[in-house]
Amino acid sequence: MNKASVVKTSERTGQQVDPTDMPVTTSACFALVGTGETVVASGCRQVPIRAGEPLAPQLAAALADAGTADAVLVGALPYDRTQPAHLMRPSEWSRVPGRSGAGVFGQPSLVRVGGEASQWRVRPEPSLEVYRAAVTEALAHMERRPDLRKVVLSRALRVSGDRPIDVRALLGRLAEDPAATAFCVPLPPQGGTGRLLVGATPELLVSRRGEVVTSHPLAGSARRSADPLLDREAADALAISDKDNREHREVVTAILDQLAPYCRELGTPEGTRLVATASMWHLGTRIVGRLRDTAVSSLELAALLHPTPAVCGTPRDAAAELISELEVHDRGFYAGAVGWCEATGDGDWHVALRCAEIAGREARLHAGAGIVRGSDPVAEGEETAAKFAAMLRALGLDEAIAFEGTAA
Ligand SMILES: C=C(O[C@H]1C=CC=C(C(=O)O)[C@@H]1O)C(=O)O
Repeated sequence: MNKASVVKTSERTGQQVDPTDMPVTTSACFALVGTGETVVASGCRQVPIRAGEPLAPQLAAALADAGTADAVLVGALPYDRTQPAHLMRPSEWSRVPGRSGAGVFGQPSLVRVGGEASQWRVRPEPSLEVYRAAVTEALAHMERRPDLRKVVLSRALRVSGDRPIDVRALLGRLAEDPAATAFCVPLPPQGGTGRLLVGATPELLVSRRGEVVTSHPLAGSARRSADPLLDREAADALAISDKDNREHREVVTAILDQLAPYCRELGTPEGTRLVATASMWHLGTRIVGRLRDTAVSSLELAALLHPTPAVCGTPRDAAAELISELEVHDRGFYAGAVGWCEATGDGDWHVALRCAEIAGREARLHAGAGIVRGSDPVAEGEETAAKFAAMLRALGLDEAIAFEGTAA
């Protein structure tokens, strides 16, 4: 195996890099186009990870096996923590400051690059009506079980075009939103078909640089408007919404509680703020800590925190059980995490949101919404529809289709 080529941000000047100067790989298989840096990896080989067994020794073995101090693992954690992580060791990777979309991304090895589809078939899974009924059911469960404070329910849209989806173009368009981290991660093939998880997430699960650990949970949402006045109104209403603030606090509290034993300092220096993507407003709180022991890697921290109440609920096990009862589709890697982890343990893991699993002409999009007491099933259905907008627009589809309630 070739020695990995690594360009570390911290060793650079920190200035933005002209995309044309960036190391272009011809068969990129993994890309994260982040708010401050771009990570591209190629020549990815799957690393076997056994679910249900401690992650730390498995990671250490995988990284040691690479035979170089520069080794890195890239990949994805599925939503279901009983399923194995999908990790890969690339033969080459680069991490450079700045943001570049399709420019750094060579032809993905797993997916044929097609043109733009002119005809799409769209199938909601489930229909909006069935989703609303599931929200009503979740609220009824919460009445019966006072300890169940939050559950995140999702739905999917299956879209198929008349030609293979052009993943490079898709990633380029997703990377146009500076508030999101666009990503493309190869998934284990299913039935001989290559699959990719492609999306643009605004939510950082965890990042580690030396002893500094950061998380930026989001929860509580409002759809953005093209009208500046309505947009401001939506943001102001979100900022003071009791329901959304309760929904948000569940996530922040859970992450603080889980990180606390690992940190000698931990806090939320900026408090809760509004975060804007191109299509959504969210409540967000940056959490920053200093680790007691840097032996714990970014990937172990990600596996510890995942799934947070931004994608599952509180208490975690009860929420997960209700999700498996009420959701008809398999979340797969949606609501999991995507990222990278170096041999030093440094790395970034993002919550896999606003994404689609892509296989040839087919894309399966997912979106969810946090349900707490006081949630309105109709509003929560609309929130999921609004969250589909980023992917639908990037695919060239009319985002209005996500609001249609008819069953396929
Ligand atoms: C579960 C999703 O979003 C999460 C992240 C931000 C806001 C959320 C909310 O307001 O419900 C969700 O917790 C999704 O986009 O599918």
